[in-house]
Amino acid sequence: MCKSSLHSFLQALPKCEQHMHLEGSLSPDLLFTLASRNNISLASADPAFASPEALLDRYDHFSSLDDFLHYYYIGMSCLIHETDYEQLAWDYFTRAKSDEVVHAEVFFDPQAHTGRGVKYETVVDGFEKACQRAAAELGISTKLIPCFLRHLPVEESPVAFAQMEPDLGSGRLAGIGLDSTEKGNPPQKWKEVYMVAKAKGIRRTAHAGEEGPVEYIREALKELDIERIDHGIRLADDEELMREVAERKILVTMCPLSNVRLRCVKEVKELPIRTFLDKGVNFSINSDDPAYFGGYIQDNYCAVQEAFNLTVKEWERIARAAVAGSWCDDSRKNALLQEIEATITKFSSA
Ligand SMILES: Nc1ncnc2[nH]cnc12
Ligand SMILES: [Zn+2]
Repeated sequence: MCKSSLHSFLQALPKCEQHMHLEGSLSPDLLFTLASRNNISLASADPAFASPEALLDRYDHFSSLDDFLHYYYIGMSCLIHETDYEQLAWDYFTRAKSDEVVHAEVFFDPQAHTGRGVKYETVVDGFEKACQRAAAELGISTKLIPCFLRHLPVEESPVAFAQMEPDLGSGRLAGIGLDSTEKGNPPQKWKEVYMVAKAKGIRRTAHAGEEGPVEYIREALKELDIERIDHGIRLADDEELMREVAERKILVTMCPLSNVRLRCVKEVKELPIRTFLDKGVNFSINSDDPAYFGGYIQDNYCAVQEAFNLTVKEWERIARAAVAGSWCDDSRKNALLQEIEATITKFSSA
């Protein structure tokens, strides 16, 4: 819980999440349940998979993005059936509801499943069922965003894109992303597939400037023509680029607890949140891989509040930027803004 007096306001504030990997919401408990149901033994892959407790303990000591990804990919290998994917996403949506998430745009990694022999449709059908339930039973609107894995040969991305394309065209998927090992995998390697997507009117985002340098952010903007920047913590290293991002109102989807766990920064205070507010950069606060990084979205909001002591007005700016940078339609955006304004009015007059 936040120590701050703004805690009850932050808890009640309707939230939009744009940076959460569904596979990163796989809790150790669900991981062991699925592994046992699907007769999968993970302890032979890494001794930390001995028990949920041992695994949680290991999650406290990630040394880098790649160190985390090692566990992330082994963990998700217990996902086999459509119901596994549905259960995973439903688990996340119910947890998100308790943090007042009202709109969630969630990533997933199709290649990490098809590469193990799981059918693409199994993954998307399972996630889509959970999304439909989230809308009907929890009032949470959702968008699904498949990512290309940048540790895989770029030559594999057109095959993955061909599988996604009908769903991107129909709106079942909202756009494309790029994730996994950043260092040594500059964004421009994915230029071709991103330009094909752009020509078809498909929305684009990419992880950039998480472990990688600010040049990767510049390159992702220029070569991939992305509409959002995922993480983007290195943006403050380049004043001119930061000005451009502010002017173009490009949303930076920040993930504070992730950045600390993966040692991109030593503490939340080091993140350029004050700089972004001062320079007019639009950003949102997100959980990235909440089951691995010790906190869901509300924990991330609290960590930012502890570190920067923001005002209600500044949180209003963050909440409004999150809505503006979302990929839902204008009528949903207006409804989200009204919910946010109602909460702010209630707390301002209390
Ligand atoms: N924080 C992160 N960075 C890059 N790829 C990821 N995949 C899941 N989480 C990620
Ligand atoms: Zn991420």
